[in-house]
Amino acid sequence: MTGVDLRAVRAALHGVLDPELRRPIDELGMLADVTADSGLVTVRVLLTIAGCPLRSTIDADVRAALTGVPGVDAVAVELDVMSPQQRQELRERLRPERGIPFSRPDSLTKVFAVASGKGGVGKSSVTVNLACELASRGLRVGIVDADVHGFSVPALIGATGTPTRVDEMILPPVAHGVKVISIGMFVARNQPVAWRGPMLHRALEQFLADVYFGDLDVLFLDLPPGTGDVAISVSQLLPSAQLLVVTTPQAAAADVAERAGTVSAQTGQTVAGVIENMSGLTLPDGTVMEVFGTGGGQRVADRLSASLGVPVELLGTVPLDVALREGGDAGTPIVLSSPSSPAAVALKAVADRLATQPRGLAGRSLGVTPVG
Ligand SMILES: Nc1ncnc2c1ncn2[C@@H]1O[C@H](COP(=O)(O)OP(=O)(O)OP(=O)(O)O)[C@@H](O)[C@H]1O
Repeated sequence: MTGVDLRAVRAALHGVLDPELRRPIDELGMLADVTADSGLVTVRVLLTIAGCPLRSTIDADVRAALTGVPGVDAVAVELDVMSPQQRQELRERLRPERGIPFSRPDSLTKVFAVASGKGGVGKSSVTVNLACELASRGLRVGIVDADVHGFSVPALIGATGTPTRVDEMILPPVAHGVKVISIGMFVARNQPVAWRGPMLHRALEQFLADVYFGDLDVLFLDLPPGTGDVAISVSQLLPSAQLLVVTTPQAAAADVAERAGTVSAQTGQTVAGVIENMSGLTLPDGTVMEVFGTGGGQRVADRLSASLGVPVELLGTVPLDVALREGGDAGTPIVLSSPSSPAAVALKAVADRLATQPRGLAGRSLGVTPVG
């Protein structure tokens, strides 16, 4: 008679999630052994790889889970490493099928490819804020930073971890509840990536096929600015991805943003809507300064509606806001760091609209000409 009910211990340990896979460690085959000797419970956990960067998190989570379980006076956590056979079993359990899970016809993940005509309009800032907002509402969210030449997502969202490789499967770091993968995590700091079309296509394909995101409700792809190779690769690899076009209020920016949106006419993708960023800045005296002019977002939405032949809506206008820039610099997006600021409120309203948008054919240019 140990005084410890091992069933209660195991039930408590079911609440321990692998920090990267976000699934209970017992379901992943990581809980090797649980024994009790008087009040001492020994838990042996199998890590996916020897140098698992999150071993201290798992150790702490196991101890926390057993706090308060009747009869448990002390906990010993032994961390061991999976054998190649166990790793293969894990991989097969997680990803029984090869290929890109989000391109399967039965995939329930909404995929938004965030595009802009030119750089610096706040495309990445909008992406990370929408992702964090949806994750904070309990949705399972991922980001692929496909802006291979100007990757900025990891810094903006504070994803400081490195991806863990389990054989050919890559586990993405998680920041603010969002799974994030970026080419920036695989190259030395500030190293430029000089890749051309075919390399970019392969990198994106590998991110989508080999990175384990699990079941996602929403996946954001942060595209490079313009209408280049990556946008075309996305349409081939993820035909159901919907475009989100980000522009500033400025007429010149709106013109190039419209071109980024009209790519969808050639690729048959849906445009989920337009987001105007860097709209009026409210000054301390309450007046609004239209630094980049007005109306660019609505102009892009109207012109895309006309050229695609389906309604494309302006989903929101996000004002210039110092707190947004500060949140990005600190790696805590403004929807989390300053949720009642004007820019955060605007971004949350856009998130509302994305969350309720059905994943379907609405707004899709069908590429067929009606007869009669
Ligand atoms: N609404 C805003 N108010 C204040 N600053 C903003 C706003 N939107 C973006 N910024 C700032 O502008 C800069 C550029 O933003 P961001 O990196 O998101 O643009 P981008 O369009 O993704 O750029 P690139 O195409 O070069 O990747 C960042 O420093 C960001 O903090």
